[in-house]
Amino acid sequence: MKGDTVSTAGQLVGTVLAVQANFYRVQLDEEQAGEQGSRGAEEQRSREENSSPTASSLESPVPSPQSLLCTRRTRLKKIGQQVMVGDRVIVEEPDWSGGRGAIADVLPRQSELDRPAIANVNQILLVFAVADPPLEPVQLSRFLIKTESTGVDVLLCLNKCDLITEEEQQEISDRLFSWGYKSIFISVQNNINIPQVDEYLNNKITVIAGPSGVGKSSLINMLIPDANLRVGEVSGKLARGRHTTRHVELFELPSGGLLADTPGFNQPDLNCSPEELIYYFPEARKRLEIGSCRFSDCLHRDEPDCVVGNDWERYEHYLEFLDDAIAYQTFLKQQTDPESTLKLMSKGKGQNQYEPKLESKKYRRVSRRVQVQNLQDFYTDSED
Ligand SMILES: Nc1nc2c(ncn2[C@@H]2O[C@H](COP(=O)(O)OP(=O)(O)OP(=O)(O)O)[C@@H](O)[C@H]2O)c(=O)[nH]1
Ligand SMILES: [Zn+2]
Repeated sequence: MKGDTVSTAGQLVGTVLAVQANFYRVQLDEEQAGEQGSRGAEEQRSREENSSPTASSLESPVPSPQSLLCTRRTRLKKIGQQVMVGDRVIVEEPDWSGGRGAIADVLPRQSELDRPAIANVNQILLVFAVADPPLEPVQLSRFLIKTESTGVDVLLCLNKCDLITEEEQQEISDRLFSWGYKSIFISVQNNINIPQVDEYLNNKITVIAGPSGVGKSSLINMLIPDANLRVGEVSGKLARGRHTTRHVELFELPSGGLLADTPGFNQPDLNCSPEELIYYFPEARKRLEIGSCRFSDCLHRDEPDCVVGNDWERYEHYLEFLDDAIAYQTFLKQQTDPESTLKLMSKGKGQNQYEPKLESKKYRRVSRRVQVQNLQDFYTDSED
């Protein structure tokens, strides 16, 4: 979470961990909290020992010297500058003894997920089980496509590897490699490769996703040993099944890094356009990088001189998702109000309306550099 392009020398910079009502819990960067907050930490501790717990549930359950409960400056409200979970912000007027502050500015976002609404996500940790529930290739494909469509990196973990043989693992691994993915086999139950996952999460903002029953809660509890404690002591924010609200929160990993949980869901919507779908299959994308189809509007369904072809394992998945994408596009065309369309869509499919879409709103199919540039332009415009 370093390497911001904007100079923040001499300023207090932090990351928004949670948003509730008009308050933002901001975790200050360590070195600053160390320098400027140590005195405050003392005061905060004695304050929390002496006072009755009137604090909002946003406050960290374990008093943390480097987090401040902040409001948003009026100037930001005036320019319509939203503050999201994951945002890097500049904090002014820290009141160390009161544990409060004010957000004066938001640094340019590197990425922005829609559902869950989190800025600056570095990767999506996709968890599937190799058995119990069985690994469903189409379902896995669907999650992978959804993840690809966000433009954020994916880390694919296959849990419950204790339930299959090494040969079976190798088979799955080879198969996924042909799809364009490296996978990590883990077992939360037998503590296999968990430290490796922990290392991948180091100093990054990660969102965990995957279907129900694959072991996401088990993994979170293993990575954040006090997660259970938080569940008991605060409002059960990490208790799965309580995700019927849109509440989003980043949890601190003991080894550094932030992790956000998403509600369990089985079939993410693939609301991308038919034309872009093919680019979310790495194995097909590779072919399009070195050649091109005869027709510029080729949908790769046996058109003449199509470079994508049909000799790849997930071609069937592609055709299935393409049908969905075409149906979705047709649906969109029938609608005039895009707002109502999206609502209707999720109801029409009979799906839980709180399903995360893991969708990046504006930045599909643009390189990260362009994304950042666009955002910077956007911010410059807003400031003027
Ligand atoms: N054999 C085996 N079982 C596991 C492992 N990890 C988790 N489980 C079991 O799998 C079941 C589901 O685990 P959860 O952690 O609740 O799964 P989840 O992904 O959080 O499920 P949702 O809350 O529905 O999204 C539990 O009974 C766990 O004990 C593992 O590595 N091996
Ligand atoms: Zn083609």
